[in-house]
Amino acid sequence: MAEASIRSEKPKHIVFKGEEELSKSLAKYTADLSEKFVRERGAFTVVLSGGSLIESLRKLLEAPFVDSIEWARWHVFWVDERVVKKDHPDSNYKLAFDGFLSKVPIPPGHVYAINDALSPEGAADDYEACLRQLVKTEVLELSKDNGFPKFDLMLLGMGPDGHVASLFPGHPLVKENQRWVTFIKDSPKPPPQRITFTFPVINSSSYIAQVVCGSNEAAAVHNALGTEKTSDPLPAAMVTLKDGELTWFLDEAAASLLQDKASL
Ligand SMILES: O=C1O[C@H](COP(=O)(O)O)[C@@H](O)[C@H](O)[C@H]1O
Repeated sequence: MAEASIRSEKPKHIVFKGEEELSKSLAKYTADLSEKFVRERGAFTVVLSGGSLIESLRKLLEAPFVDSIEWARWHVFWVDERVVKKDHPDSNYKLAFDGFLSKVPIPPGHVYAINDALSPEGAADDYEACLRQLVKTEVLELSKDNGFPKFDLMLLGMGPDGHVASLFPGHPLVKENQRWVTFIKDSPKPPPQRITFTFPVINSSSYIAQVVCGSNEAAAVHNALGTEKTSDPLPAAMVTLKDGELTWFLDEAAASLLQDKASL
C-alpha cells in the first residue's frame, strides 16, 4: 500500500479576485503547455475532471486561444468517470462534450471516453488497457521513475470534502498503488459507481492544475494546503508531484481561510 504523502512545503497557489480572472489565466496556462508539448513531442495529453472545472475552461473557446491551439494534437482523457451512459446527465463525458469538446476540432479518435456498456470492473480494466495501448503507440509516455503513465497536463477539481477524481477521504482506494485505473461502487457522492485514476498515475503527471472556486471548498483548501503532518490527509493533499509542477488556481472565496491569500 502507498504511504500517505506528506508534503514538506506548500504547493504553489495563485489566488484570483474571481472565477472570471481565474478562467482567463487557466486558458493561458493550458495554451502555453499545449504549445510546449506539441513542439517537444508532437502531442498533448490532457486529463479532464468533471464538475465545475469544465465551466472554468470556457476561455479556451475564445480568441486568441481557440484559433492558436493545435487541437488536432490533443488527446483527451478523464481522471474519473461515472459508470453511466454517455448521454446521462451524470456523465463527465457529456459534461465535457456539451461544454467544451463539441466546440473545438479535436479528432474524435483522440477523445478517450469510457466504454459505457461495461460494469465498473470492466470499464476500469478496459480504460487501463486503452492507456497501455497508447503507451505502445507512443501517444502516452511512462514515468521513468515508477513506470506509471505520465500525462502532460491534468486539470483537476476538488469537492468540498477534499476529494479529487473519485478518490474520497477515508476510502481504501486512496491507497491503491498497483492499478492505473480502478473502480468504486460505493462513492459517497452520487452516482455510486465510478472509475478513477489512482494516485500513482495522478502523481506522475508533468503538470497539474488544481482548480477550486467558491466558499464551500474553503475549509478543504485550508486543510489541503497546510503543511501539518497527518496520518490521514485529505485526498487533495495527496496530490504531490516529485517530477512535475503542481499549481492551485483559487478564487478569493476558496482561498478565504488561507493566511497568504493576496489575489491577482
Ligand atoms: O464527482 C466529482 O466531483 C469532483 C468535484 O466536482 P466539483 O463540481 O465540486 O468541482 C470532480 O473533480 C470529479 O471529476 C467528479 O467526478
